[in-house]
Amino acid sequence: MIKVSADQSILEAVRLLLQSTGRDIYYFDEETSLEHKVNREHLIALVASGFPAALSLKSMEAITPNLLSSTIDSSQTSLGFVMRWFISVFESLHDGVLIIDHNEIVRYINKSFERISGAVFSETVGRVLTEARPGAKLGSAVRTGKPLLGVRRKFGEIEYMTDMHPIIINGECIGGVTIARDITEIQQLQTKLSKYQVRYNDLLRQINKENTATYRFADICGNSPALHAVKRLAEKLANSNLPVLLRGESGTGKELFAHAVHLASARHEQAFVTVNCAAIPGPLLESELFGYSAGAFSGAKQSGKSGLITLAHNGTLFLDEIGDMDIELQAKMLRVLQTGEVQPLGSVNKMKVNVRVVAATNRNLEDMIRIGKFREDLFYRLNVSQVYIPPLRERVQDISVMAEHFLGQCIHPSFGKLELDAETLRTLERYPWPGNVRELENTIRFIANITDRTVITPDYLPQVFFQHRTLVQKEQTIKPDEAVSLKTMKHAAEKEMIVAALTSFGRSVQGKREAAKQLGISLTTLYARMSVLNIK
Ligand SMILES: Nc1ncnc2c1ncn2[C@@H]1O[C@H](COP(=O)(O)OP(=O)(O)OP(=O)(O)O)[C@@H](O)[C@H]1O
Repeated sequence: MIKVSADQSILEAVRLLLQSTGRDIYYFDEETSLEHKVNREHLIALVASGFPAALSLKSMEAITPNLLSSTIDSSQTSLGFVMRWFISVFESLHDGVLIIDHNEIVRYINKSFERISGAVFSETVGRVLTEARPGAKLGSAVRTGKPLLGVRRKFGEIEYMTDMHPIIINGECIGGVTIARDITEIQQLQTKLSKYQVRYNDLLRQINKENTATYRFADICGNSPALHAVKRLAEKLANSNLPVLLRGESGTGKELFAHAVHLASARHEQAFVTVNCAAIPGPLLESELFGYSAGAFSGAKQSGKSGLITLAHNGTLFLDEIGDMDIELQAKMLRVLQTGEVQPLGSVNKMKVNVRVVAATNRNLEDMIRIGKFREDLFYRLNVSQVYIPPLRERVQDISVMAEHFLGQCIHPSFGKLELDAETLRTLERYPWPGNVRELENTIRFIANITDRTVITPDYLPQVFFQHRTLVQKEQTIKPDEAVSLKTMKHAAEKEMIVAALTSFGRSVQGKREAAKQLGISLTTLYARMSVLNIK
């Protein structure tokens, strides 16, 4: 029969402590200057085996191999030794410990308990618990024999969580132990985290708002059989997960189609991220697309940056003007399409992404492949599902529908809804529209702004229409051997218009952008025409 002593209740407290904290305890042996990880199983076995009669030297050896052999010579000294040993373990714990006996008198509190709860050792130990600490619940755990877990308490700025256990030996409850864990830091981190979560959600909302598609197939107007056929094909492709390559001259509506494909696909609720490959210089485009890890290059943000491909995860990545992408970057983009993985610049880690690519170009990619400016493998990967949007001059039936559509968007402050007369419509239908729908849209806006009547006549059309009319008239009277000079004349007229626009808006990038807008062509086309026509 083992005599139950108060010391033994502390041993039981150790067992509970070790069980509930689940932490490792290390013992530093000064003689050998070695650190030993205290084997929890041995400690528990030692306590459970009864004390001191059944003290197993073998299990103690696992804890203090050198000390044991020199210090323990009788069971009484070993009791004192083990007690001191455990008390020093308690004192080094970060968690607070309070122990009461079966009379609910506080037998022990450690330093951490003083710090966490504000209790003072000399005013607490030796007193009945509820007198020393009114409101304490450990007594009820002792009386019922049932633990009370996760009780939250506060002392000043410190928030702590307590677990209360009865100490039961041989079926008899001989006291109780409270383990108090300081959770202030966790609470503060949680508050910070919820603030970040709110900020993160705001940013995510903003990102998704900025990266949403706006045009549906229903918004693409036009009545020509050619446009209907293109819409039908694009609608079918939208339902697949295939990449889509939109081709056609500048201003034909490729971007509109990219939006519509996304919105008609299963990904319509996810991000639609647009990247204009012509507008961003090569190295910058790479970091925008792929992102970079912290400190990947000088000037990189300390926190690193996630790329647009990752931003489009589960959604659609629209690569506008893909023909202008650097050949090296094309290789990287192809790898993303093949592996579904992204490796940010400067990072060794790859991330899995699920992105559908829709690309667009007005360039002749086949020619570019021939001169080594576009990768054949990327071309074949994208071109499988090609959608070609014919130029406006090849779908004359769309002109009146679109003109009405754009005119309907311009309500004049004095004349309200405007109309085009038959002659004006005919003139629009005869014009070749080098800037396609964009040019038509701008023309209608121009007319709506300068008109001083409800029904618009051809006199309100921009100058370019008269130049065109003169050219056509000349063309009709021209003899075959004069054809060469006709081309020269066309070029001269075009050059004159471009120079005039550049003179009005200036030759800065912004000026060129404005000039391109006025001419109804994209900035890329403007640059291309300037180069062909030798405009400096
Ligand atoms: N079928 C259409 N219905 C209504 N608006 C259209 C249609 N096609 C084009 N547009 C309008 O014409 C303008 C040019 O279209 P978009 O930007 O989609 O052309 P794009 O082919 O992508 O040009 P670029 O190659 O220069 O980027 C836009 O303002 C667009 O809204």
